[in-house]
Amino acid sequence: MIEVIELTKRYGRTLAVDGLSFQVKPGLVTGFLGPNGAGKSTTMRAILGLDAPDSGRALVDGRPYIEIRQPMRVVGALLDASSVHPGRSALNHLRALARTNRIGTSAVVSVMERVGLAGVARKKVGAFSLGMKQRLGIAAALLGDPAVLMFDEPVNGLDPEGVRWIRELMRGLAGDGRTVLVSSHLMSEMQLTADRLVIIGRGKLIEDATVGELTKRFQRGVLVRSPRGEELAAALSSAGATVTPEGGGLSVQGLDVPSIGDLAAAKGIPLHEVTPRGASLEEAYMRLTADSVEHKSAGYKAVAS
Ligand SMILES: Nc1ncnc2c1ncn2[C@@H]1O[C@H](COP(=O)(O)OP(=O)(O)OP(=O)(O)O)[C@@H](O)[C@H]1O
Repeated sequence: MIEVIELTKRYGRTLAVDGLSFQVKPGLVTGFLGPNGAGKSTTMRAILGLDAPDSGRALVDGRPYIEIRQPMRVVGALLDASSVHPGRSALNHLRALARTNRIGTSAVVSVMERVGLAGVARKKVGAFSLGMKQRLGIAAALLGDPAVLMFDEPVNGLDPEGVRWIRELMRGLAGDGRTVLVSSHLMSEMQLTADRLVIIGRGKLIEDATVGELTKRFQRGVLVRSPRGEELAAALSSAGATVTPEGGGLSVQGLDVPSIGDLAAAKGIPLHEVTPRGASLEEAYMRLTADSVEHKSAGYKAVAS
C-alpha cells in the first residue's frame, strides 16, 4: 500500500505538488493521471525518497522509503528508463542492482526472461531501443519481487505490441495482489489498464474513483426510438427521467435500459431502438482537467468548454 498524505513540494516559485493526499491499494492497478506538469513525477519521486517534500508525507507499507532496508524487495519503480549506463550490458546492470539489495543471480536471469530480454542479456544498453530500455527498467523494478510497483509513463514511445505487453504485465501484477501505481497523461490507455484512477491537476487532487464509478458518473444516457415518441417521452418523464429530443429519437437520462423497456412494455408502447451510450472517459478527463492544462490548443478548448 502507498499513502500520500498532504504532500506539498515546491521548486522555487513552482508549486509542483499542493497538499495532495491519496492511497494506492493492493490488488488493483491504480492509474495516476494528469496533464503535463501536473505533478505526477514529483509525487512518485517523493514516494521513492528522491525528492524531499516541503510538507506532508509519503509512505510505502506504512514507512517512509528511506527507512526501508533493501528497498528493492519492498518497492520496485520505473521512473526514467534512459538513466542506465550505456556502456554496461543489461545483465551487468541488473547484477549490480541485485548485489546492492542482496538479491541472487537467479532472480536476474528470471526477470530477464520475464521481460523478454534474455536473448540480449550481454548486449550494451547503449544499443537498446527505447522499448528495450523500458523492458530493462521494468526488469529492474521486478528484481526484488516487491509487493509495491510504480511505473512512470511506462508506455511512452512503445509500439502497440509493447503497450499491450505492459498492460498485461500490470494486470498480472495486480492479479497477484500487488500494489501497482502507473502514471500516464492518456486516459485512453488508463481506461484499458487501470481499476482505479487518481487524477491530479496543478499538483492538486481532482478525482479519486474507480473506472466504473467515473463511467457511471459520466454516462451519456440511453437513446430511444419509438413510433409513439411523444407518449413514451411523457411516460419516461413521469417516471423521473430527463428526456430530450435527439435526431428523431429521445435522449433519456436517469433511467437504465431495463427500466425503460419495462415501462414501455407496461404501457404497450413499441420500441424501435434502445441504445445505452457509454461514457467517454476521455472527454470526461478533458473536462475534469481543462483548468489544469498548461498549453491549450484552440481545438482542445472547444472540447473542454
Ligand atoms: N527539478 C525541477 N526543478 C524545477 N521545476 C520542476 C522540477 N521538476 C518538476 N518541476 C516542475 O514541477 C511541475 C510538476 O512537474 P512533474 O514533472 O512532476 O509533472 P508531471 O505530471 O510528471 O508531468 P509530465 O506528464 O509532463 O511528466 C512542473 O511545472 C515542472 O516544470
